[in-house]
Amino acid sequence: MPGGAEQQTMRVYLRVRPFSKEELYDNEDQDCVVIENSQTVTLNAPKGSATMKSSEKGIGMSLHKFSFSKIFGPERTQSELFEDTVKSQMSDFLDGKNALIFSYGVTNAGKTYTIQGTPKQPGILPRVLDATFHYTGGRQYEGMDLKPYLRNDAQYLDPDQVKQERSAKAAIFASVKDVISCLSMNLGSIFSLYSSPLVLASDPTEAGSSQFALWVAFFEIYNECVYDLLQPSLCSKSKKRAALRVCDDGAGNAYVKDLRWINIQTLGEASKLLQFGNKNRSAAATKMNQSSSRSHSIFTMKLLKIDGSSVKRISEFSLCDLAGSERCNKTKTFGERLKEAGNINNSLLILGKCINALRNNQTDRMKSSYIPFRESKLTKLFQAVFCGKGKASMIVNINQCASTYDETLHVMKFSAVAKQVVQVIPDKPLESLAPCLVGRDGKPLVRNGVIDSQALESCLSEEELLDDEDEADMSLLPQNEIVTMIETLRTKLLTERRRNLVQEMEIRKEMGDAMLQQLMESEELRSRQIEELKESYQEKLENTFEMYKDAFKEHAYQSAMNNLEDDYVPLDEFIAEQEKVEVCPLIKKRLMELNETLQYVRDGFLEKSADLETLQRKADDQVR
Ligand SMILES: Nc1ncnc2c1ncn2[C@@H]1O[C@H](COP(=O)(O)OP(=O)(O)OP(=O)(O)O)[C@@H](O)[C@H]1O
Repeated sequence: MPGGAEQQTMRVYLRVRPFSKEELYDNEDQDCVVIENSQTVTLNAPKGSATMKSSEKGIGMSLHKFSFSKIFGPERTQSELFEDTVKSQMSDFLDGKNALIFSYGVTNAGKTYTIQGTPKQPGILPRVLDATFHYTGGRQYEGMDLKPYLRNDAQYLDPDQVKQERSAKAAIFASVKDVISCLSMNLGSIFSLYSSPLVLASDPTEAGSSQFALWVAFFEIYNECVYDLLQPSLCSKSKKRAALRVCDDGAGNAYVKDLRWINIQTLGEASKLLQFGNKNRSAAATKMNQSSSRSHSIFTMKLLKIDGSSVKRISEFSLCDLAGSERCNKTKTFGERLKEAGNINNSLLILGKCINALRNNQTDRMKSSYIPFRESKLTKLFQAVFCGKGKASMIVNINQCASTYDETLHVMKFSAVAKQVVQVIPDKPLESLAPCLVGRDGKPLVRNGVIDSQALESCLSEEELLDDEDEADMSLLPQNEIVTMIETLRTKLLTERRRNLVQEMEIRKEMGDAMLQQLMESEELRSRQIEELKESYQEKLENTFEMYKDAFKEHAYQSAMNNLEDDYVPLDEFIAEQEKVEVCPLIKKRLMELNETLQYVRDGFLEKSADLETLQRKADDQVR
């Protein structure tokens, strides 16, 4: 661990939302979610769920236990959630560190309620804004001429640019009023009911004479495309909204190019921006026949600490309301919906893969597996935070409904992995992690954390940008340098490809020869072994045959000798026996005669007995 670095596992909180009346009416309450204590929850599979069916077949269990950093049951309020989850990240943000919170769960689980809340029950986002204004109160930088630039930098705006900023902001606010009046919605300010000020770890007096500027951006990622939710043109029905590029600032930090950053100075302004962004989001969703919950929405705040006219530090706080995490088979998967479901699942899958890889790399330091941050816009944008440039925490939202049990279990399993990720936050000030940009003359474009506008002038215009998606922002380099660079890279690529091809062929040939040699050697060895075996069996067979032959001979001789002894008769006995055999026919004849006589006598006796019995019966009849 580098000296002074802070290490902690990622905080993962669980929020269980209450049942709605309809859900209770539909018998959704089947005790599927049982909160054991403030950190443990048990999930019991209801009858008919896929989990229960599998467990009945002996695959898996019907009961699962999960632990979280903290569990918030249905009765816990928005303010309790904020106090126990976000406050520490909130003070980090005010102290110049980065923070990320994302809400995860299936559709209708309470993600938006947690992040944004309702006018009566403001969520985390309005509370973070409220706390920020409470902290910066009276020390707001009014100039609006210092604006966030790239991922970690700021730039000076000239008076014309400041004018443009002001009119863009005014246009947004004007259209919010219109939206509200045209929809006759009495939204009011979501902050008006939230009056209790926050007590923070950071001491506002510590900031001394510094001033603060808060800039916010609101965008969504839908079907792997980034859309600005603060673009006024979105309200127009005819215009197709433009997708923004995710670029690299040259120091490995991803940022959304051309994203609108609006400077806000009051809670009321923040409220209007949020309303405007939400309106844009649902308008775009309606136009595309999509539900807004099919996109990830991200609200980012950048706090610039300004001393005099230079930016001392910039911190970032992002709140990400992820799209519903349900899997393909549950969504209506045809055409656009299939693409949509695939993209949502893909970015959530990549998020899961990143979290898994981070966890694996941390548990087994010998093994350093690839973390696929760059495979989705979402993970690309938050890679820096996951890699230590800030703290990330996750709020898992679930409902308790029996009908969505299997999806809820899936969400819980995902969060169990996230909980094991260790974040190492370096003690180094964030400024030192910022990219060092240089102009055409080789001089740095950023001085004291602020972009030098004169040096910037000498750089290329927007038209000269390369249009490749997701590449480094080439506008930061002069054109001739880009052309030379491309040529050099092309030549290098060709040479490299040829070299690789030759190398591959050589390796293939070498491997083929080695395999053939090995095959031939093993074939030869095998035939030799077979030959040896044959010989040894032949010998054994012959020996055994000889052994049996000897034994058989011995046995035959012994038997002959025994028979000879048993059958021996002296000569005079033999002659006497011969004579006996000769008188034998006479005796046989005599015996047959005797037998015939005996049969005759027996028949006569049986006849007489029958007569006697008849006479006896007659005599008996006469007596009666
Ligand atoms: N903790 C809570 N207390 C009271 N009501 C809640 C709570 N959480 C959510 N709800 C209500 O439940 C419903 C669904 O919540 P929400 O819209 O926030 O879900 P979601 O997960 O954001 O859904 P989607 O992914 O579709 O946007 C809303 O009517 C919301 O007001």
